[in-house]
Amino acid sequence: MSADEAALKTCHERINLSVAASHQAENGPVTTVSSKKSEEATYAYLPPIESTDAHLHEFAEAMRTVGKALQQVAEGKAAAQAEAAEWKRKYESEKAAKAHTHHSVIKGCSNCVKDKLEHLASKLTLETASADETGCCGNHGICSRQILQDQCPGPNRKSDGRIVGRKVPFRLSWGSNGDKNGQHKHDFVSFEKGDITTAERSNKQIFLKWDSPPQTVLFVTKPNSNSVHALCSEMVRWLKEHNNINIFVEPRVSKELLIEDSYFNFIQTWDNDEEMKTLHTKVDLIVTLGGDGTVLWAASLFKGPVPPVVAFSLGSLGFMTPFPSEQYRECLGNVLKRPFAITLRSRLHCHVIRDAAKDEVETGEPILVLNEVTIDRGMSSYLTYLECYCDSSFVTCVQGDGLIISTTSGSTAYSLAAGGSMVHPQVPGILFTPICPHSLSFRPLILPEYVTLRVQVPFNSRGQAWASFDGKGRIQLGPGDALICSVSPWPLPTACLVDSTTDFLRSIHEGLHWNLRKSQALDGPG
Ligand SMILES: NC(=O)c1ccc[n+]([C@@H]2O[C@H](COP(=O)([O-])OP(=O)(O)OC[C@H]3O[C@@H](n4cnc5c(N)ncnc54)[C@H](O)[C@@H]3O)[C@@H](O)[C@H]2O)c1
Ligand SMILES: Nc1ncnc2c1ncn2[C@@H]1O[C@H](COP(=O)(O)OP(=O)(O)OP(=O)(O)O)[C@@H](O)[C@H]1O
Repeated sequence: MSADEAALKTCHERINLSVAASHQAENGPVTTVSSKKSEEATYAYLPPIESTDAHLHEFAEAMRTVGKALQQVAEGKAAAQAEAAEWKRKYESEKAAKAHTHHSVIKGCSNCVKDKLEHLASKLTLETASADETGCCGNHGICSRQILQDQCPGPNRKSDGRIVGRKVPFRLSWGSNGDKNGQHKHDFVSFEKGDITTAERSNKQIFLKWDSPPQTVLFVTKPNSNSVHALCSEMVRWLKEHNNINIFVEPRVSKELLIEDSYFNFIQTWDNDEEMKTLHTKVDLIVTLGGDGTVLWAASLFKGPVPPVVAFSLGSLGFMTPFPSEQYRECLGNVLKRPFAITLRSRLHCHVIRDAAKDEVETGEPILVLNEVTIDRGMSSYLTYLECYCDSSFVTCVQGDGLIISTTSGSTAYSLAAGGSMVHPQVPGILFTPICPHSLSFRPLILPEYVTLRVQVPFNSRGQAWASFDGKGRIQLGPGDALICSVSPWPLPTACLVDSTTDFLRSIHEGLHWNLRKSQALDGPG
């Protein structure tokens, strides 16, 4: 072996050692090496080569560069780790000191996320986000976790004597869109030493646990189905006899059950819309018997808060109906007595502002949808022409068959058929999906849940526009009319068979046969 070959072999071995050192920096404690040392160490990889072969020189230079880079990585990691350990130590001691001295001041703000999560985990109760009663975000309109400050003011002196400028602490605030409650998310970001960090990725699955056994169940059932009617009367009897539950049913079902048997005299119903509006104050739980359409119908009965829904599957698809009706005793028994996972399905609050009434704040009753609001061309053979705005920003003009503004629950319904993505129902967003757009580049959008969308029919629109809400209640929009949509504060809580994610994946696998493909045989080319 020549001297040069031996030098190259040594260099190769040292590079291997350097790789090992960089792994060590990643996985365990290491000592830091000064940068001068690093230069020397790198040069020691490969002493000057005596050969006149240009390729050998080039190769040796490349080896030196690789060796140097690896050495620097190892040193950088070691230094970063030491610095991180130092910050952690300082953070812990400052946190302890602050907790002691500023306890009363920060009572409302500090660790509000952690407190809420712990509260949720320990109590397993369902709560709606609201402004913190202790004053967090209330007075100053700003919510943050405690901002740590160094104990001694003045510039920072490093161990090598250099003086470095101190980072300026800051707070982030959320625009509240004029909402006095300033309802915003506490768990987005934590602020420590002016560094922006997203909150810990805790399990966001929500559980519902009754404080005392539920008393009243409302049944919502698909009409004109003998199997649904038979199951409804059987379940009502079982709930009354085994659990002494009060039962509410729709007026139509009440008549049907009373005709069937006077035994059902205990059943309650409502006579008018005013009584229906108070249902949420009386009903602990809703049971639906039917398909997704029945869940949509049940949601439409509640213009405000909705009790949790247990949806039994008696339809063909059942995206939102995870419970098998044959096992209703076991399923209902569990839901009545044990904590259960729920999915909070957001709804869209929609209202139409007529051009004729543009000076009024709102016209007509707002409509809440669980799937989507659709604006289409109705019977018109012309393109719809719609101007769309997101808050005060112009989004686009829709020219095509129409537009679907969908919730994430509705993402697997009409929006999916129009080319929109399937979105997990717990993702906070609004889908903006065109229907047959007459433009190659009009891809569907997903917007954040806090925006307000406005769809305006311009005065120069040739065609008509029709709005429909969860596939129902079609109304015509004339030139100058606008549809306003935003996420409602009243979601539909649906009980999960397992949990939100498992149920969602099961429904796209079983309901849509998503990405079902036979596996390739082994005996092919390759
Ligand atoms: N081209 C289409 O796919 C199309 C057209 C019109 C309406 N729809 C959907 O139908 C809904 C109304 O449902 P309906 O039962 O009253 O009418 P429907 O009886 O006509 O049933 C429509 C179908 O959509 C399914 N569906 C409803 N909501 C769903 C969801 N969130 N995820 C997956 N599938 C869902 C239902 O199971 C049913 O199979 C509308 O909200 C709209 O989303 C779809
Ligand atoms: N309680 C109710 N009152 C009036 N209409 C209802 C009620 N429940 C469901 N509907 C309507 O009946 C229709 C069919 O209901 P649903 O989708 O639940 O059954 P399905 O069509 O058999 O199910 P799938 O669509 O899964 O096959 C829907 O359009 C829905 O709006």
